[in-house]
Amino acid sequence: MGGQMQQSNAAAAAAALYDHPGGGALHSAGPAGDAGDTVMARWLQSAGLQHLASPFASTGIDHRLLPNLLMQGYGVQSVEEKQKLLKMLRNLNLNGESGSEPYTPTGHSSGAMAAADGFFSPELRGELGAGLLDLHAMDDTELLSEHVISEPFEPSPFMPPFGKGFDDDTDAVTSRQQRGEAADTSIRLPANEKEISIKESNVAKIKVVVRKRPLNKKELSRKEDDIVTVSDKAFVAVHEPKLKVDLTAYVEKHDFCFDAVLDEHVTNDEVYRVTVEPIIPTIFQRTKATCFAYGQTGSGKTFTMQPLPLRAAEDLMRLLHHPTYRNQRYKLWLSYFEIYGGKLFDLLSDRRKLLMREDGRQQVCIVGLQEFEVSDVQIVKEFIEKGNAARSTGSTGANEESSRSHAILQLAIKKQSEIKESKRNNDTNESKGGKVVGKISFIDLAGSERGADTTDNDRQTRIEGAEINKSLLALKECIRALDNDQIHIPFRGSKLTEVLRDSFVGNSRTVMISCISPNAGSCEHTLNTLRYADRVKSLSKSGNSKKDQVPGTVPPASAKESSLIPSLPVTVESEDALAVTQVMKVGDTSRRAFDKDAPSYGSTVESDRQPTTSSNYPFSVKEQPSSSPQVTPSTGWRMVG
Ligand SMILES: Nc1ncnc2c1ncn2[C@@H]1O[C@H](COP(=O)(O)OP(=O)(O)OP(=O)(O)O)[C@@H](O)[C@H]1O
Repeated sequence: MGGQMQQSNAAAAAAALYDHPGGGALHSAGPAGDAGDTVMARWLQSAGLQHLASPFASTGIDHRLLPNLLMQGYGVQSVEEKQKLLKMLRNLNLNGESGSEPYTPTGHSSGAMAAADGFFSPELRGELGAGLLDLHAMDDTELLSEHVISEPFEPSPFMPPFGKGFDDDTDAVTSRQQRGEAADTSIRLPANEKEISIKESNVAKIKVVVRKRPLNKKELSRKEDDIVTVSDKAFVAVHEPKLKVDLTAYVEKHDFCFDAVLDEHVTNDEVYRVTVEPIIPTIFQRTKATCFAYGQTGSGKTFTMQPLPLRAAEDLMRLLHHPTYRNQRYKLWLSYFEIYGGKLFDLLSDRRKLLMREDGRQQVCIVGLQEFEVSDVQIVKEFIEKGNAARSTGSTGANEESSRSHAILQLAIKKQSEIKESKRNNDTNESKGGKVVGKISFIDLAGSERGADTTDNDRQTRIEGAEINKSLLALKECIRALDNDQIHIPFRGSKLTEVLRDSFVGNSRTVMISCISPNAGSCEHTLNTLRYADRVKSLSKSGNSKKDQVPGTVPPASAKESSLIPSLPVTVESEDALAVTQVMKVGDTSRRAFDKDAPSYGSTVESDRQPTTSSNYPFSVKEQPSSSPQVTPSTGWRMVG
């Protein structure tokens, strides 16, 4: 068995589910086979592939061979099915090896498999290697610490049928939210703070979610086609209308896979549940979380982002009153500012211009940013409305302006100090609130196409476009640098990345919501957005692999930082100490040069990474069989069900 697990290909991993010490026939039969049928069927069903299970079940083919047979094409009808299957098999594979490697049955195989509960028996876990059945330890669940992984959308398809299933939970949460009921029970508190701190990694953890908006009235009146299809809550396909040189029309299909893809019917409540709700408890565990919306103007970034802080504040306040934290002197603080034309403005203080500066510890802080303690959801709502109003009236054209600025709303949990703050620091503003325990930032990015908006005759518009270009490029370059394990992370490439820096290092959680328009006229922007998201997603993939280090060694992200910046506040204590003296800290401690060779935004599409298929038949794409996996493995959290 050990040898088999060293090979550890995906098929073998799946097959190992049917392995049990004790030996037995390759062709399973009887009760064990039935149990295998059930679990395999449930596994396939979780991705809508239940029809693949029945032919094998009825013909009595060994379950251990099933994953391999499936990947070889038995019963699999389409590329999409193959992709789904591949993704599921990859999720079983701890070592990230190909899921299409041949499976070699071992002599230890057994038909005497226990009932479903047996999958979780200690000896079986031991046999299979840590984590094979422990989906909490798997690559694409790493974003969450254990207490959060038990959130409703996380259960594995292999979970034995005790308690409620995923679908039940989802329905319950959704219907509760639709009824406007309290969400207290959905926020699971960590059982043990220490345990969580130990498990938290210094490697950035990212979840990439795509949201498709419905066709709007204008698009409908123009009879524009909806060219975006969403399937199984994780896959999105863009059907790009194209013309050959001989003017024959055809459709090129671009397939993507993300942690979650939300279609046009998904409510804002559900967006919150999938994106932000799971990370709320981690804010109390010294986590810096960031949720940002990316996409072209009019794709739904503001529509998506605006309800999130209020819901988050609601849940944070609920946790503040939870017995675990009630007596900790924790308070919730709110600030709201904007990056517009490369300058910072306080949206809660009459658009007062703010300065970002580095202090003696090479920590970036925003001087003068007003923070407000909030203890009531209604007050939070008023602040958000005030900030939104300041944002949209800040320049001549309201919508224009919102699409040209990055708006950043932060909710911070601070531990109130017993010592008079003014004694600690001369700057009363900077000492406000106490030590930062954790925070979550909501960032409504400028319209992504604005960066390419360099042809505008208006000088101001061109400058703004260039600034947006710079910040979105810098964001991408930071991600690329982290992805490539580069020593120099160009956080200082823009104000935006300086602010976002702590989203990518340290104890962080990042959720990117890529908003896309469904109409044919937006196809190019939609593809650019999805390619950008795909790039961000790969950061998580690399990050996860960094976790497989020998215990005791410094994770690469941390090593990079600490080698360059001895004063980086990697420990809670030093971080807290710094937080006392600053209103908002974004720890860009690097002296790194921005990568000047970086290609300009809009021309940096990794088209080679982009899986495409093409057809001569508009909207009935004949899919080309692919010899290699077309979908990059799922990263971050998984959306199941
Ligand atoms: N999922 C959705 N369901 C229904 N309407 C939506 C959805 N997403 C966006 N809309 C509508 O589409 C329009 C544009 O959305 P929004 O203003 O959020 O775009 P944006 O990406 O923030 O644009 P900008 O970058 O210009 O600020 C709005 O009228 C909004 O109500």
